Amino acid sequence: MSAAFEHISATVPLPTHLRGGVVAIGNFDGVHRGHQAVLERALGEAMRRGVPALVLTFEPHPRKVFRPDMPLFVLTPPPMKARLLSHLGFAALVEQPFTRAFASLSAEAFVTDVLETNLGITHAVTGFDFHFGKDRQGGPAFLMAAGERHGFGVTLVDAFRDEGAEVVSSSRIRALLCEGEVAEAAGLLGYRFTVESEVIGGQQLGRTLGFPTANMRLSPEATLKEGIYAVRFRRADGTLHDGVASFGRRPTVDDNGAPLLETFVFDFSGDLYGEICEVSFFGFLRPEVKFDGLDALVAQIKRDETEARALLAGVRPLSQLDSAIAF
Ligand SMILES: Cc1cc2nc3c(=O)[nH]c(=O)nc-3n(C[C@H](O)[C@H](O)[C@H](O)COP(=O)(O)O)c2cc1C
Ligand SMILES: Nc1ncnc2c1ncn2[C@@H]1O[C@H](COP(=O)(O)OP(=O)(O)O)[C@@H](O)[C@H]1O
Repeated sequence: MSAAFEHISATVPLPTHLRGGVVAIGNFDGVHRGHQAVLERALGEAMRRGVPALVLTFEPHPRKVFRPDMPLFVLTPPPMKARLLSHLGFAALVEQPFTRAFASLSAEAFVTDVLETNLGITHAVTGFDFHFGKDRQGGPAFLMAAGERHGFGVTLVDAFRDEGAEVVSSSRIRALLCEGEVAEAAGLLGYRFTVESEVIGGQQLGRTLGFPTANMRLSPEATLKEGIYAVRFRRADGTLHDGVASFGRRPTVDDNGAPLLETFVFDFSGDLYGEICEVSFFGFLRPEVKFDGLDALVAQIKRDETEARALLAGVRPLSQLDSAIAF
């Protein structure tokens, strides 16, 4: 990981040291194995040319602008996306604010204003199906022709398929997470699904039960299946702890709770309030249950702990990226 990773706006010309680069263009929500195929090509092209490797992305996700009525489970909010891209070896994440006005720019104006003027690219890499500009008028053929006119090269990368020959997509991963299938999701992501959020206060009941829990709120659109998971917990200082987490509404102690992610961090004591921490999901243990009293809840949490410890003792990194995030 490069310490100098930059997260900057595409609306003003890039600083000189980032101009002339190879840019991977797309939303890359999830930074999954299909995205990684595109990203690796961009890194390779940049390395070959000795120029910076950049990612140009759109924020918020265009689907939120075109379909504001449809909630979208964003797999990698900007800070998480930046962390993953930094681990992969990029110099910068360049963010184009995605507004109605930006969406109505012609494909040619996008090339001239953003790629040429603001980014000063020498090469673009995109997926085979990337479209851009008003009414999606610019496709792969347009980008190739625009490259010839404006003097930059273009690489198009084919759809990446998993071992079962199915195309890897963010929507497939969202559907798996919705079913609690975090191990299958990790297979498509190439790393364990990870959320990042601030630790907030709760009812302070956990400590009296012998199971203090670091509470985090996920975005309301995060339709991860509610239930109990074996997790890794990463503190702001980078230290990792195994743990067991409940994502749910605490029916035993709360009548109408909003979904909260609560992690009991193993072999740890200390104050986590206000810290931005990460939780990586390794396995789904069980759905949440309304217990008949706290004794039954505590007895079950003890069994959950045993199960999570056993599961986590046997895990191996799926990739270098997985190692950097959750090992
Ligand atoms: C591993 C684990 C499993 C849990 N399972 C359940 C459950 O099945 N049902 C439930 O109502 N609450 C469950 N909880 C949530 C607890 O009720 C909650 O953490 C406890 O009330 C402490 O709340 P506090 O953080 O607000 O103090 C679970 C918590 C953990 C850490
Ligand atoms: N092993 C641990 N796992 C999780 N949190 C811990 C642990 N040890 C201490 N803490 C601290 O205790 C807090 C959780 O205690 P708890 O009684 O459940 O309070 P709350 O209801 O505010 O979450 C955490 O936010 C953290 O600051």
